[in-house]
Amino acid sequence: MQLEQDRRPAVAAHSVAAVRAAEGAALAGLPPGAPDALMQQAATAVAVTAARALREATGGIAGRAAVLLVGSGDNGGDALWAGVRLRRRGVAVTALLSADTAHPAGLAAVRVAGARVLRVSSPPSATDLAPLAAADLVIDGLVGLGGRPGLREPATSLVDRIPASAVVVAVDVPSGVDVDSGALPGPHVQADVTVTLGAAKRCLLLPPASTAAGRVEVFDLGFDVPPAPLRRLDAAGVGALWPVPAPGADKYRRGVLGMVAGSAGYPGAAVLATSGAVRAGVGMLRYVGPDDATRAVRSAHPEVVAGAGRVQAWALGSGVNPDADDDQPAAIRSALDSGLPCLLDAGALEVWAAGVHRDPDDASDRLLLTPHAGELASLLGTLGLPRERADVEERPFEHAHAAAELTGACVLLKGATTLVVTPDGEARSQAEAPAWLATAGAGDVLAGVAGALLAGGVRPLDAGAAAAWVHGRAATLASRAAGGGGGPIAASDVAAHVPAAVAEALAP
Ligand SMILES: NC(=O)C1=CN([C@@H]2O[C@H](COP(=O)(O)OP(=O)(O)OC[C@H]3O[C@@H](n4cnc5c(N)ncnc54)[C@H](O)[C@@H]3O)[C@@H](O)[C@H]2O)[C@@H](O)CC1
Ligand SMILES: [K+]
Repeated sequence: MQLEQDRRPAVAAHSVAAVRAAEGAALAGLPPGAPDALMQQAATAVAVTAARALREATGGIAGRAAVLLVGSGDNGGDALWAGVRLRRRGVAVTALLSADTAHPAGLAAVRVAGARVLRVSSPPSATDLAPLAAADLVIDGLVGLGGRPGLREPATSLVDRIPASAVVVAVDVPSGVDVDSGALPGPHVQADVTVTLGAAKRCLLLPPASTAAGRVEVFDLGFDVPPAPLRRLDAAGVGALWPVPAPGADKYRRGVLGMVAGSAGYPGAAVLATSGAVRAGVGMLRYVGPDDATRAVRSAHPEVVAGAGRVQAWALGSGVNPDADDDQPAAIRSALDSGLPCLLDAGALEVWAAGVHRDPDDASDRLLLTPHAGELASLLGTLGLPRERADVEERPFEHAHAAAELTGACVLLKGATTLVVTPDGEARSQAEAPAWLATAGAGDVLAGVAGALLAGGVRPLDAGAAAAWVHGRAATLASRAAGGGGGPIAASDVAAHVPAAVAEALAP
């Protein structure tokens, strides 16, 4: 079943090693016996969330059926102790033990609390699987931080038999994911809610594993984790980065963006990219493109100035065909030669990769590359790392990071979750967009918004992440307004809602 996805909180996501170190430090500072206290807190958090999810899904708690999927480690211990709490609230609890051993104290306690306990054979028998068919709630405590990616029998069969109608709460991480890389190399749990303990883990922000987590709730255990390089911006984070004009600002000081976009074949891309920049509040926009596209841009946006001139940054390549017989590739090369901050989208990625402009030292903190998965695969091929689109989709962070390291540039990889990654591994993961945003021209609008931020003096990593947030939020607002709510959207609707999304980010 699917719980309503609300706006997720700002999250920093940590590596297993960082969480283990923080956990070790916390445990060292506690009196003997206190490690159990940490597990008790964790179990309370899981039980509270599970009870709330159960009520949301079924309208009640007492008398409902819960199944605990229990592995051999402490993740299973958390699930067992959560089961003890659910028993106290009148839930019928069955614990399915997937390994020969299970957390001894948790197992004893759940038995005393009146739960049914079954040690599952491998592969599971019909009797082992039967409780799942009747489950209103499944708590996934198969593996957590200590899990190797991918599940094996009997866990695979157990997970396969979770009914679609049950609400699934994962303890710490959905079992089976690769916790640090965010890959999904095999069978895994698909959760509605993940209660993550002490600090969020990288897989909760990195696709494709992040899509297995459902809604993420971070439960504080007082761990002292160092700042994480991987984060998700929330509205306040975007607002803090957004260049708001000071009183008395003029259009030049606010930032002038130059844009080389569109072609005879794709004049609409020029209109959408300029719309993104204009609606994001750029001080002034200079547009460079063929006559037809220029006419289309000026009729949509009379405020756009045609032709090159003094600018603070460039947005290059949306709707540009590098093989067309027009002046766009030359205009892109000349913009790159300026040494100014440049966003490279679509056709500009090819022009740049094929040219003499690939100097990692020159790229650092100046270039923002905005490929989708297919374009990133081709770019990596040009850089001597042949990859297919599917490779990028399986491990998007790893490939975006490889491209950033090879080029020295900041890479924004477009997708249902947008990743923005720098060569040193600083990264943002933004997932605000409804699926309706996967529509032609949406990327052109994003290029315009991010370009406006570069012109406003925002560094590529922040510009990419803030633009992705605003873009996704604008799409949500556009869809809410469409067809009486939740309807399909066009890219131009997204651009039209950019001011409302920016206003939300800036709201105190
Ligand atoms: N120590 C602490 O301070 C806390 C730990 N907590 C919980 O403890 C968890 C970590 O516990 P553990 O270190 O015991 O690790 P896990 O509970 O992840 O279990 C590791 C065990 O599972 C087995 N295993 C690994 N991969 C497997 C796979 N793919 N399929 C089947 N079995 C597999 C291994 O043999 C190992 O014995 C956290 O994720 C969290 O849920 C929480 O209780 C909070 C406090
Ligand atoms: K789990």
